[in-house]
Amino acid sequence: MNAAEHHDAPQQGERSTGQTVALSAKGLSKDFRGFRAVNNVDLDVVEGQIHALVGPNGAGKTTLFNLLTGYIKPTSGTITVHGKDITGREPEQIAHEGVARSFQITSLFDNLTPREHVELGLQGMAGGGMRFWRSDKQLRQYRERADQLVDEVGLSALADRPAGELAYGQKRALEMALVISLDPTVLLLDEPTAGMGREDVDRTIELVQQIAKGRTVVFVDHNMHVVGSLAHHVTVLMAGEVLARGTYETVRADQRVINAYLGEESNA
Ligand SMILES: Nc1ncnc2c1ncn2[C@@H]1O[C@H](COP(=O)(O)OP(=O)(O)OP(=O)(O)O)[C@@H](O)[C@H]1O
Repeated sequence: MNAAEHHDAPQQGERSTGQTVALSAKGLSKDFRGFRAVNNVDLDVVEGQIHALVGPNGAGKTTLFNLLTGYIKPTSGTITVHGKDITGREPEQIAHEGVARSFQITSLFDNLTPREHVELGLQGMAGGGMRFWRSDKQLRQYRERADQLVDEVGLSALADRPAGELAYGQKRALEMALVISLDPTVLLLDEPTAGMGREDVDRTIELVQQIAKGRTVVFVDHNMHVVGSLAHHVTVLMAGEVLARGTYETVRADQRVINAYLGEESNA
């Protein structure tokens, strides 16, 4: 038995290595009408790390993301956040445990500015909805926090421009501000650099590094430059199963991983 297989009954939310696990899946499976999209996946995301989920098309990455955030329910297996079992919970309940996610599809309002987007997000989160009778003091608090968040994603100079006028990479940065406005401890980013040119990709790498400080991040990305630049740990999925895991350098040298990607190229 090697070290990875040896389970010495660590405390809940803790690994035998002493590292704290922020998000964990055990034996997670998902069937879609008899088709097993995710098969018996074990995943430990260490607190404070950036963890990449990669794999060829159809490997099950999005399904796993949807399971971890409650958008779909597992057929079997368990999910824990900071040691707490959240299996079968609704997305809002999982968000309440500190897990937030971004989506590939953009959901911004063209006529609202970045500052307004974030302010509305903060108000909605506080449970006030669009209540316009909030006190000036409360509104000022939202304004200050919104400005901080807009600044954190590098959009200060564009804070008062309608979002419709922002470039694609800037819109994605604004979405990032909306996700971190939820104050998550665990952040799941679905293809943060999808559809971006090299310049935006590099800016997004820096942005993710910035917002990962003090948080745990899991992301899916097809761009190996992004994975290699960001990830402390990589899990490779293939046909719904974990094919390999380890550092970027370890998994990229793994013959099974090379074969999986070569297979994808020859199918293209
Ligand atoms: N709602 C669904 N009903 C039936 N099959 C599904 C459903 N969602 C996903 N699948 C199937 O499950 C498998 C895994 O899909 P998934 O979208 O999770 O892969 P992925 O790794 O995210 O792929 P990509 O990189 O292309 O986004 C695919 O074969 C897909 O067709």
